[in-house]
Amino acid sequence: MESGASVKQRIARISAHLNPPAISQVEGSCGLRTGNCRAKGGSPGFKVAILGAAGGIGQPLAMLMKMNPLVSVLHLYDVVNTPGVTADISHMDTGAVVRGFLGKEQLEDALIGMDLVIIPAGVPRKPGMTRDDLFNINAGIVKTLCEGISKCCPKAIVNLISNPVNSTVPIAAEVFKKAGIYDPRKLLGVTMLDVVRANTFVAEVLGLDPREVDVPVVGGHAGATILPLLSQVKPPCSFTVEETEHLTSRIQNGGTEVVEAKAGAGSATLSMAYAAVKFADACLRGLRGDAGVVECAFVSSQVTELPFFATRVRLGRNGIEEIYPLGPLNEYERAGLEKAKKELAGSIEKGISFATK
Ligand SMILES: NC(=O)C1=CN([C@@H]2O[C@H](COP(=O)(O)OP(=O)(O)OC[C@H]3O[C@@H](n4cnc5c(N)ncnc54)[C@H](O)[C@@H]3O)[C@@H](O)[C@H]2O)C=CC1
Ligand SMILES: O=C([O-])CC(=O)C(=O)O
Repeated sequence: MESGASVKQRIARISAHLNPPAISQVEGSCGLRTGNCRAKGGSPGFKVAILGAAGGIGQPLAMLMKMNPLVSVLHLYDVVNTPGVTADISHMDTGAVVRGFLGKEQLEDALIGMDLVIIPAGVPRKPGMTRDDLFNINAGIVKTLCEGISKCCPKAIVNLISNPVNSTVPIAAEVFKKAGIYDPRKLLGVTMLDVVRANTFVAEVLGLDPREVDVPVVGGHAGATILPLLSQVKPPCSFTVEETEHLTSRIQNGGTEVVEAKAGAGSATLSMAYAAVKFADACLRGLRGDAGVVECAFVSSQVTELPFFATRVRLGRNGIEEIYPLGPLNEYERAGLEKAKKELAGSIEKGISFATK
């Protein structure tokens, strides 16, 4: 049981977070401390934390979130290097207040009061590895971070990026269930990069501007579980058998294409930061009450017999407001779906048994 003193300390910490100072916690070198500045308080908007903020995805993601006008407070947490990243990003002349948090003793402070928590913490692939090869390290990292979320911001929307997403999302769900705070509407595995790649590659084949193309990508986020629905592309179009096979394979192997090109220096970071911000912005627009915000994500679902599945979801004030069915599939997609479900079932089970053992 917590002592009266520690309860008081926690209340003081919470109230400090509800009334944030208007500028970065990193003290300037000019001699005028932040506490002495005339700033009145943060701009209206949402409070967002990035866990793993000093990493290859975390840094550009932090920069892009600092540019997002919907963000009023941006917390950057990592086990290394956050003072430098925070000092750097806090000099950008955009509205969000930036604060840095370093090491697990500062995890709770990083999380208190957050509306949205984005998690790119964990190790990336090297050539020859599958995303599942990351499970042994990343499962434990995600579990610990989600325990912190359960305690400090149980109502926050969580965007989970750490791989293998097909297993880390079920792990997060089990942690939240165990803490008694699980709301399936608020836990979203980020598969946006698959959609971003699909839009780009399809636009290339069709000779269109990628911004005009919308490809639903369902299933999960690894190899055969990534299932682009080319029969549902907007604007409506058709593909030859060769085009369908080329596009499906390139979208499913987009991550590996980058891992191999980086030759041991990690996996997609810049396109992922772009995709993560696109997705986080959609979540924030939903929270604000915007109508018609729809994106693909890996979520708790009844669309198939599996407990988690990626499909198009409508985002709103409570997170996921509606999960859309798969829609009509052609024969090629139906075969892909069966293959995807088989692989997904094992990855989901692996995550659940890790978190419940
Ligand atoms: N969902 C998706 O579409 C994608 C997912 N990923 C995944 O994102 C993850 C991160 O990738 P990168 O940023 O390239 O890796 P990275 O190694 O460059 O950065 C990861 C960061 O996580 C931090 N970290 C490690 N343990 C931590 C902990 N316990 N608490 C907080 N931070 C911790 C590290 O210090 C590091 O700064 C990987 O698992 C990767 O596979 C990558 C691309 C796309
Ligand atoms: O391929 C990886 O390991 C990283 C990832 O998830 C992606 O780029 O889609």
